[in-house]
Amino acid sequence: MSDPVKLLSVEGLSVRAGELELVREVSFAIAPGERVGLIGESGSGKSLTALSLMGLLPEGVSASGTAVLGGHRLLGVPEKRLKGLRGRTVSMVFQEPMTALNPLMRVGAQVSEVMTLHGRDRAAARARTLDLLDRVRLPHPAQIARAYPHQLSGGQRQRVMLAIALANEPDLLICDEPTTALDVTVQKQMLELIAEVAPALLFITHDLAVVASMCERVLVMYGGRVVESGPMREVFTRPRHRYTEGLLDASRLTPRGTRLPTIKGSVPSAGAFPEGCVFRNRCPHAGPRCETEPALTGEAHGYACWHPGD
Ligand SMILES: Nc1ncnc2c1ncn2[C@@H]1O[C@H](COP(=O)(O)OP(=O)(O)OP(=O)(O)O)[C@@H](O)[C@H]1O
Repeated sequence: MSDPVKLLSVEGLSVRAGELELVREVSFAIAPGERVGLIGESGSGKSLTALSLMGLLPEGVSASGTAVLGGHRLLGVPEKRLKGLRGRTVSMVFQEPMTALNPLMRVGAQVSEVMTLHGRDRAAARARTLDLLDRVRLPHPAQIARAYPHQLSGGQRQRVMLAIALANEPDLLICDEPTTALDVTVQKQMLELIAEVAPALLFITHDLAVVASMCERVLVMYGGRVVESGPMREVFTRPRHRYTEGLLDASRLTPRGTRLPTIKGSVPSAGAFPEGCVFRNRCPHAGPRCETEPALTGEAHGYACWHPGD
């Protein structure tokens, strides 16, 4: 029986390539609807952790431990069973959409295909494709559906990937640096969209400001292990591990109490924002009721401020 308060439960996940242990005894859980950030420097094991859950580890790399998502075991199960779960129970959006999309197939057909593969009939899949393209805010969905991937911009392609990931209504969305290849404005729109549509989220990134703006909880990986985890605000304001402290020092996040930079061109509107909250104009809660507490702010993403009761 799965624990009703845990959507995903990972225990003792280790990943090996031969003798080499790349991910060591990683344990964490995600509750339904929860957004969890997975951060850590390059090579710390974030992607391998995610790929283990998808059953997509590269050749010669294997995972052990347990991972249960909505009552379904994800590790050590036959590929055929995993195929049934992938997309339907858990979906992933990768950094580079061009490698994930088929360059020779129209976008609409690629979105439809993931649904017909999971048993939906063609006509229903085609109709839902247009709804999905609309849901990820692609303009003129019918036109986009007829396009080939190279005819779309990077941001549009990543939205198509998100539509594909959502097509079979998964319980959990995993994103691995989904906006790294996009320019800053497009990045911000994409992040807002992901936060809005993800049923529950495991979000991998190097960017602490992104985690601060999107996630309720954070896991910090270092050398293949989770060295620290907890509510995002707690980890970012009172890090317990030296590595997390280092990450915070090196990041664009500014600890509470220090002088905050102001952004040129910002249009602060709500007087209720406290002094120094540089993102008041962009905060999703902006308005007279906002009681933003700028414990940390992230320069690029605009709304890394906390609201009592959030
Ligand atoms: N197929 C493989 N065979 C052997 N080692 C691998 C393989 N894939 C990844 N690794 C190693 O495993 C470690 C963890 O890799 P992983 O891709 O999970 O890191 P990451 O934290 O996601 O890094 P990045 O942020 O750069 O994507 C790295 O040292 C990497 O070199």
